[in-house]
Amino acid sequence: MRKIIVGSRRSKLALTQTNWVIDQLKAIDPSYEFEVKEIVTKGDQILDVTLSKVGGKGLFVKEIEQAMLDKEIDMAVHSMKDMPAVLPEGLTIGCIPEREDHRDAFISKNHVALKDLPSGAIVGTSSLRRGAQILSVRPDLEIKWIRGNIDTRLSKLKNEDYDAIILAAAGLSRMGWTSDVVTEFLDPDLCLPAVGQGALSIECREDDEELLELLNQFSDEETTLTVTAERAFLHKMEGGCQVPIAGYAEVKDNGEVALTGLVASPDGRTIYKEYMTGSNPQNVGEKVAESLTGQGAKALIDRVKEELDQ
Ligand SMILES: NCc1[nH]cc(CCC(=O)O)c1CC(=O)O
Repeated sequence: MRKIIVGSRRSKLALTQTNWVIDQLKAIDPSYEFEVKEIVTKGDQILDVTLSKVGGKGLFVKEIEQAMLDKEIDMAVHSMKDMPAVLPEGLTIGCIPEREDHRDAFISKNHVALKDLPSGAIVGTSSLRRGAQILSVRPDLEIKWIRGNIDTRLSKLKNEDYDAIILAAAGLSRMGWTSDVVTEFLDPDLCLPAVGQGALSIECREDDEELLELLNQFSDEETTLTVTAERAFLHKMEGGCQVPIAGYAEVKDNGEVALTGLVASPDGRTIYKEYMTGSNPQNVGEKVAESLTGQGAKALIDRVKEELDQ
């Protein structure tokens, strides 16, 4: 009997997700054994700097990917939105399971709604994407950077100088914390989610056929289609996470993929947004990126990157 070693970050959310996936895989095929191996990533160590300044997404997955290439682990469960657009040679996304809630959750002191926050109120987020979209509807609010795991952020809201914070609904719900803490769920029209938000990515070596066969049975078709469109868009925009980028797709009744993509300036004053549908998710993603590029989004991305480099 093969034992599959699963690498995981040490955060509560990562371990919860990893153990949930293991339980599902065991139910699909009880003939495998699993062992979790915890790995500390750079992203977990550097907690006091804005993520976009220290290299972004890759920080949470790099060490885990190296361990997979070195065969210290066989697979890993990542939050899809933490995955860079391109994977290292030799690794692949073995499957994308069904997406959890895709929305952002607004959590405020005393449950004051976003539209009712007083002018000058402080909203904590470390996401340029969330900051820009909040500022575009409420330019009178102040965005203050906040870092740390979900539980750390919730306690910072309670104990520090924040009036509200924004977290992914999926993370909260996986930890079992939804309705009692959330003030309101933000509709994608108001705050378009991050590419892949709420979805998981199970990564493994591309030549591990036995594991790939198991993972294939845990794949969700609709999530795979929509996330493929979102990631094609992200890849084509080449924004990294220094620039507010958002993308969210759904499958329509006729089977087509409908993708909304967004690029914004960090202050939320400039917003480029595009919606397109089509039967090929890769194409839809690229088309949305091309359209936004035509509108000026690429120039905006280059400008923001240049400012950061100085
Ligand atoms: N940026 C960190 C991160 N990466 C994945 C999630 C959980 C939600 C998800 O799976 O999309 C979170 C927390 C958050 O954004 O609040």
